Amino acid sequence: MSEQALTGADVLGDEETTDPTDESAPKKGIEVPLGRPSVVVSRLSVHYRVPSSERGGPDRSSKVLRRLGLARNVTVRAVDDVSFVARSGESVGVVGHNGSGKSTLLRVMAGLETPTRGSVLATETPSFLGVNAALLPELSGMENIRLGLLAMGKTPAEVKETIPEVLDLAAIGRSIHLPMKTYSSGMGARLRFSIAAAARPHILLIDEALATGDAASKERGEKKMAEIRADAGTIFLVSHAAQTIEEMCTRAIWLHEGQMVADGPAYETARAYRWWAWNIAKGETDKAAGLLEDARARLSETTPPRESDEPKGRAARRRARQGQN
Ligand SMILES: Nc1ncnc2c1ncn2[C@@H]1O[C@H](COP(=O)(O)OP(=O)(O)OP(=O)(O)O)[C@@H](O)[C@H]1O
Repeated sequence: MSEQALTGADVLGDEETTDPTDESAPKKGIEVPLGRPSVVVSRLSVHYRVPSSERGGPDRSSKVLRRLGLARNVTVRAVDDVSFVARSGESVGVVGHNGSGKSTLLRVMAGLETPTRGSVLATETPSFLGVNAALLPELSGMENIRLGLLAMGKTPAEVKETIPEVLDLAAIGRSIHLPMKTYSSGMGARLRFSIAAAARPHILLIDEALATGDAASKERGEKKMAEIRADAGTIFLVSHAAQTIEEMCTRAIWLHEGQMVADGPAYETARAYRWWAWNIAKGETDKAAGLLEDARARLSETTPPRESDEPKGRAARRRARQGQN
């Protein structure tokens, strides 16, 4: 049965198309000295094989559909040969359009998913704060704080001690006693971030949680992130909103169709990504393709050549095959 290789979907989020011509001075973020490597991602790939029978629609086993070529398996390259080293003191933003592999990368780093190839080495198990972090909508915010802190390994005495810090950071007033299902998405995101940050992880992975916050909560969030970094921590923040990454991170990685196309200072990388997204949104696909190539070229200039772990002939053939797909 033939296989078809797919990459991520070409759908853009709203915030990534904010005007990239705004030339206001880059925000530097809170400076924290960099320490030793805390996360080493090496040649990481996550490929999903989706059998035709799982893609919905009519009975895919039908001989007629097979003859029409509609019963093919699909391989989705969610993350494709991604390598980088992150150090303590860094906050690394991950940008990219919908389906570019951002969440998959974080899930693998958190140990929630097994890679197809490659490895992630970390000084300790990263703490993952996803959009749907396991808080219970029927319980009040306060009950969820207790639950969340216990789930993150705090003792009951430490939970009691930490609650004021979470309340202070979340700043949702008396609503803290209402069920979480009554919260706006921004309030829920703030509470999740506050719980995770107060647990003082050394490696914190945040998936979109801060994108919905208002300016004041972003400011508090940035300060808390700096505290974690200063305490020898490393933070990864996934967001479509390149502006959030510019404001809250020191470094950024741009993923496109599972591959890393840029890795550098947050301002430069997020700005390059916004230009690309802006051109895609305006239908300027040739210009966007050129910007993507420029970003790739800059990355290969700054990345030292890697020792291939495969014989040269096989590696070259594999690259050629990938180029054809
Ligand atoms: N369990 C799965 N099975 C098959 N394909 C998957 C699975 N999980 C993710 N994918 C695919 O992998 C690709 C990367 O998905 P991922 O969620 O990592 O992207 P993303 O950049 O986080 O997207 P978004 O910005 O929309 O959240 C997408 O094409 C997605 O459809």
